[in-house]
Amino acid sequence: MINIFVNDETSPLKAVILGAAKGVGRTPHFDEAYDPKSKEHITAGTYPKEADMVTEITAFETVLKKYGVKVYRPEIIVDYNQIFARDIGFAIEDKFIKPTILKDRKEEIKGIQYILDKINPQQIISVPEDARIEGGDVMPWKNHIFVGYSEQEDFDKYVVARTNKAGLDFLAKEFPSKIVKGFQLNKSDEIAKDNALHLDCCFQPIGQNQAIIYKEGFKFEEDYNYLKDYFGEENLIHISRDEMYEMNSNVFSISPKIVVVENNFTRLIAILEEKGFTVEKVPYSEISKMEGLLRCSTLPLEREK
Ligand SMILES: NC(=[NH2+])NCCC[C@H](N)C(=O)O
Repeated sequence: MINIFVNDETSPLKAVILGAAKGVGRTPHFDEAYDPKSKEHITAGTYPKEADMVTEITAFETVLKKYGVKVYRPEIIVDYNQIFARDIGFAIEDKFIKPTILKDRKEEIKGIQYILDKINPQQIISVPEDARIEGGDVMPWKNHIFVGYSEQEDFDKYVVARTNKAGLDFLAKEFPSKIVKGFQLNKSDEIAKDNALHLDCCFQPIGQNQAIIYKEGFKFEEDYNYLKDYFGEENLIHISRDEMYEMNSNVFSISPKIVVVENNFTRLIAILEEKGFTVEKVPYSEISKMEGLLRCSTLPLEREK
């Protein structure tokens, strides 16, 4: 049996699913891409190669294992992108939620079915069809669940809008003891620098009470202010539009002290080290071309209580 428990983004990590780059196959056609950064690289002829992405994700796996984390990997589905395990399911407290996600990605769940089979079925919750949620938009944080979402108007308009109001309401109903706080994000299917694809593309708590944030990722200033008031201005690390595009907020915490960061994020690395974090640096710039990074490739199953 696999234990499920996740109540925040940083408590010491015990078990995680890490996505797979093996079997990702050929470069997709422009029309097959479902985010603007992938489209950009398809057009430019710089879309990442499978072998390079395997190297990057293996470097990440090595770091996780160094800290004694149990790492599960998906079964490979040939010619299918299975890198961003984050979005296909997520754990909150002792529940594993199986959401409805983008149809282009609906096969991905099959790769982790053998893992889900080892979870007590009473701890697995399926989400109704009309409620749409991807794990990149969901962050349990102590008494809160922070959720990136789009109201119907945006949800219907953008392929990059992945969580809707029904998804947000579902989480509120399922976790009545939590403050489920929704944030609408700025979206663009064309311009990656104007697109906060998921909440973790513009915001990420670290340590005990700090966070990395890109203010302009939030559609409404009051939502940004909510987080500023919650964490305190002095505990926020602000990133620029270019840093958001490079995915600086998409770091991954192994514990409140240990953060995994892309090795080109020199400004962020310096700030984190100055604040006393142990920063594990991994190369992830090829995977980053598909508008996802370290947090996106992980699906934590268990963190310490
Ligand atoms: N949690 C995340 N931010 N995931 C990123 C997923 C990126 C992927 N290209 C998509 O559009 O679905």
